[in-house]
Amino acid sequence: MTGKDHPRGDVVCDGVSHRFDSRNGAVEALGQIDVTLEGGQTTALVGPSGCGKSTLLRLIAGLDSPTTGTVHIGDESPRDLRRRGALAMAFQDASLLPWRTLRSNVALALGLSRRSPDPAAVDAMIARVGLSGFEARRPAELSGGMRQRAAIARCLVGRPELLLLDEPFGAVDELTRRRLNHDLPALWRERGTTALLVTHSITEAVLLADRILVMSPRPARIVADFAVKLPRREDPGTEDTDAVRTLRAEVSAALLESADQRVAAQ
Ligand SMILES: Nc1ncnc2c1ncn2[C@@H]1O[C@H](COP(=O)(O)OP(=O)(O)OP(=O)(O)O)[C@@H](O)[C@H]1O
Repeated sequence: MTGKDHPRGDVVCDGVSHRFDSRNGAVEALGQIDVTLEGGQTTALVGPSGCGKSTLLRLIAGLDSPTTGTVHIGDESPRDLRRRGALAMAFQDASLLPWRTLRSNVALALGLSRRSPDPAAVDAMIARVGLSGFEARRPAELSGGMRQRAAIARCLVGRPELLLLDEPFGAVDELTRRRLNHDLPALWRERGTTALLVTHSITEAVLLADRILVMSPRPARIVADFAVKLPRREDPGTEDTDAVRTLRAEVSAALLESADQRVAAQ
């Protein structure tokens, strides 16, 4: 099968597995992953710590190559997408350039996508993640949560077609996180961005995603697949509804079941 069989924008993982060969021996990180993420949808990836979620994200970003199988986005490879500035990612460590100001770090995304940086768009995105007033600060002068928000602003300002977020709000305080959870996905949905995010928060997965994939312990496989259909998702009151509580319980049960299988196998 090739990516040409799929409409533009779908992310297709076909028989993807990954093994790390290190001095301490081989680590089978991913079992076999066969999944298609529909273009324009937001998918959340949840699973036990160390199961291979970040590894899958890195393969989809084209930062590593799968040991077996292929990844396509529409009819392009991840590297093709990156080359034309259509793929943006924010990982846990935020990876801002320490010698650049916040504004310059965010503007860098536009430089990379070969669009001329529009200062108004850069400042508007900084405001959207709640960092107005910090434009001239350098990363060392920002808190961990602020750096994460800066990294997300840098991702979104370039209007990527594919957005990969690894624990994007991990270091962000609860109140800001709630606001961003409502505000930022609305923005990337409006634009038709395909998004894949790794999160340890089941609530976040339920509130942000159109689909939740539950992974097994290493070597990771996808063991459950939930469609999220919430009315009025953008309403902050959604979190306290029966629909959210029910889905949260179902995803938790799938995660527990997957973790129990590992314990039983030991
Ligand atoms: N470069 C590497 N070399 C060897 N092993 C690695 C490497 N990177 C990751 N691993 C191993 O692969 C497995 C999967 O790691 P990965 O970071 O993908 O897990 P994760 O599900 O994202 O974890 P967490 O939820 O804790 O962030 C882990 O056992 C990890 O130790």
